[in-house]
Amino acid sequence: MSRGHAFPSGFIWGAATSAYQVEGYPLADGAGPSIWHRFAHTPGRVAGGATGDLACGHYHRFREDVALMAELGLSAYRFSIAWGRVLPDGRGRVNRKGLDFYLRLVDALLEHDIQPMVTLYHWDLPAALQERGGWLDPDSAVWFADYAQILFRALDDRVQAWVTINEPWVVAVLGHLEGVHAPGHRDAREAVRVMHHLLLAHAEACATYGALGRHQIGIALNLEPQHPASDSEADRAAADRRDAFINGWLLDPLFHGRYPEAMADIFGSAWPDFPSTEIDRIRCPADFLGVNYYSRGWVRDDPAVQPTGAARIERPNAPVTAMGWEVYPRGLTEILLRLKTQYGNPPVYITENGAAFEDSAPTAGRVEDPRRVAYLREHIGAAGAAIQAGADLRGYFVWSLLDNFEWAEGYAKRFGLFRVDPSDQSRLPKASAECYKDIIASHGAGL
Ligand SMILES: N#[N+]C[C@@H]1[C@@H](O)[C@H](O)[C@@H](O)[C@@H]2O[C@H]12
Repeated sequence: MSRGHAFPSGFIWGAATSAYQVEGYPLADGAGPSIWHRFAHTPGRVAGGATGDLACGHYHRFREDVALMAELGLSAYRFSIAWGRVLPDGRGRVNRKGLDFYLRLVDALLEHDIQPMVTLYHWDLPAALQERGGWLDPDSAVWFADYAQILFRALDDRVQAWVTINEPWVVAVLGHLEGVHAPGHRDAREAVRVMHHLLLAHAEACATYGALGRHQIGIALNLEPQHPASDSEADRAAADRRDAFINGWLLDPLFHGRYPEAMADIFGSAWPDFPSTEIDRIRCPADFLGVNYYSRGWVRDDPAVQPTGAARIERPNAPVTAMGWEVYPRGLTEILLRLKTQYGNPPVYITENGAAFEDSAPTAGRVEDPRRVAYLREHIGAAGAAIQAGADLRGYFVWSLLDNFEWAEGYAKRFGLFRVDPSDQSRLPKASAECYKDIIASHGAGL
């Protein structure tokens, strides 16, 4: 890992959140329910029966949180817009109060010289659209483009970076194949069509933005290197299958205008013959790629694991986070350089990077989180190494600003730079917040 490099001038230092995970009050001011509101209120779906009903109370506390961001010295804040706040039925009537919340949030950020990066979709599809078929409906791309256009027109004078969809892979696989995320479906035929429609939705939003936008638009992908657990041909082949399943399934259509051939082998008869005209449309001229990086896969051949026949296993004695993910900063450098060598070296933002650990109890008004401090320093250093090797990396966003609703894990997994006390939603700085503030102030020098 490189030492002593500084990040290029203009490099963006940010933090990220998403609407359902931090805002709370999901039905306030005329908002319509999302699939995550419905899913979290379904018994047995979320650990401890937790919901986003209160979350971090960001909907009412956003000015307090913007002040925390300013104290850190953030130059940008990535957040998502809850589709159902703006369009309670997912289409048609605009809920002015819902839109006004985001206008106020953006203006508060700009008052503190913090650039908003807005994610249009971070998993909280309006329930009314799910009732029409959700992302399985071919019209979903049009629904999304129409929603996006409303936001572009309302905010593009103040928002200079847009992310269409956050982690389509999670939506398709966890939501429609494994059923552990909303809407809780378990159907391979559905999952592959949902992924295709999500990519079409991204392309339609890019096209819409190209016609009226003045800044930049991209997509945020969870990317993860896959390494074989042994030198055996079986494990190497398994790692290749899991690489196609997690990385190539998205990168290849977006950048090369084709799906990996391995997808038909992985999904068999569930994999349709998608129209080439649609795949051509998916290869869209987005301005940047968002990379959400957390870990790598350590992969062993295992026919019992569907649909890839490849098991992600724990590497013996490897350091892991509270999510069970290996701490592997070199994987970030590897992913960024792979984008350089295999996908045309696109402008990239690390739109999420961070870790959950079993934080200690607060003492003297602060939480000591040495493992998160080490994680951030190592991964930002790994990002710097990629820049030195020629990656076109433009910015870095920590996941997350606040401890928040960690989807099916509820509030048990804490990723925040600030601890949020569930009893009163008070914010308390962690040592990692101080560490990140220093990294920003020194522009990453010395990592
Ligand atoms: N798990 N985990 C943490 C984090 C999740 O909280 C975000 O919402 C997702 O975009 C991505 O999965 C990463």
